[in-house]
Amino acid sequence: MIKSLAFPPQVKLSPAKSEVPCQVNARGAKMELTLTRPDDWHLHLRDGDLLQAVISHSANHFGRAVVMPNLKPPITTTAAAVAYRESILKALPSITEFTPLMTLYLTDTTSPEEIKLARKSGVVFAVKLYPAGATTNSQDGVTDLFGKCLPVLEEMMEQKMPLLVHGEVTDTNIDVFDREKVFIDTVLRPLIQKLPQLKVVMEHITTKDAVDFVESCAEGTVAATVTPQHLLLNRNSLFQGGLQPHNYCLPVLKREIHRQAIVSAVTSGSKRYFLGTDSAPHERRRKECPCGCAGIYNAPVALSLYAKIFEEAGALDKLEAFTSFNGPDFYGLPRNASKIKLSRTRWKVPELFSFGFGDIVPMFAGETLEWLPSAI
Ligand SMILES: NC(=O)N[C@@H](CC(=O)O)C(=O)O
Ligand SMILES: [Zn+2]
Ligand SMILES: [Zn+2]
Repeated sequence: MIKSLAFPPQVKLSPAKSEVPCQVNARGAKMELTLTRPDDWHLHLRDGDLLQAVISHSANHFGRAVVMPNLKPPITTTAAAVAYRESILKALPSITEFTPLMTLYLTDTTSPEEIKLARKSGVVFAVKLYPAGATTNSQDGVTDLFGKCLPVLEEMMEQKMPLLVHGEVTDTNIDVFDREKVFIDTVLRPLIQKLPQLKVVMEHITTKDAVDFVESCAEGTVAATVTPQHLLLNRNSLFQGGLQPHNYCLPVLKREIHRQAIVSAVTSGSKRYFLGTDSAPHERRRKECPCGCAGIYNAPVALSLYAKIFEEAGALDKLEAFTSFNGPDFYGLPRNASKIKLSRTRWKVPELFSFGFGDIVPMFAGETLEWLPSAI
């Protein structure tokens, strides 16, 4: 049962600011941004109570979202994806434009026939590769991509079904901060050499190495999603004043040079990068415990944070392409027709969201942000 979901605090807009007649203030700073409704190309909606709890935070402002399949059990068949989509549609608030785009969880035993079925269904949008053990609920993922999965990947190329990748190796002998780079060198580069027409999205990139890799590939065939946390935080944020479980996600935050490389890439105006929050809710007690889960719940703050990042980089004029154009253009979908507004209004991120089953702590809990999103 939902105890409180009074968010976003749209009714609390300061009248002085919301009634500003023009879009810039006396110092020439923009007070309001109008954006084509953004899409979230990487989202965890979970299921059951958690789904019910979090869905409106995404549905309020995003037009579409690519919904990750790492449930327990994972969504490994078209039939399961169809059923999961139904439960998402049921959980949606009654007035919403939100469209979930479903994904299949690739395993060593996924068959080429399943890919044909998936394509035929019109419901499955993409296939997700989790190297087994790389991240939350990835234990059923792939152990032998070039052996067991090759026929499936060939079928995907044939069916023009994109492959979305959690790009980290799982070898525990590899330093956790190097796992993305090693994955690029040992898996991704060989993969695109073998199957150059396969559409591949490297999800939640975290390193300069990933930026260099994406730039080296054919535009329109390989692209990347980028999260707010990897644009705003470096690995110091994991240890600032003590261990910070709510900043822990995978791939783990990296050094400042990597953060800067990703910021430069997304604010350059390149079409290769698009918004993917990787918003990954976990109950508070599963984050604040001896072995806390990886995943940051950023859906309530993501748009404010992306605007902050682009503004600080002096690139607010490039924000809309990142949030609303590059994704649909890459995937060959129409851009959303409706708009949203971001107002320069200071607002406080709730300390937590409380539900009958427990609490969820959002990214930047208790902090004050600018750029409050609202529908138009
Ligand atoms: N990003 C995370 O740290 N966690 C995600 C899984 C993922 O996207 O790797 C989750 O499902 O919790
Ligand atoms: Zn991932
Ligand atoms: Zn994710």
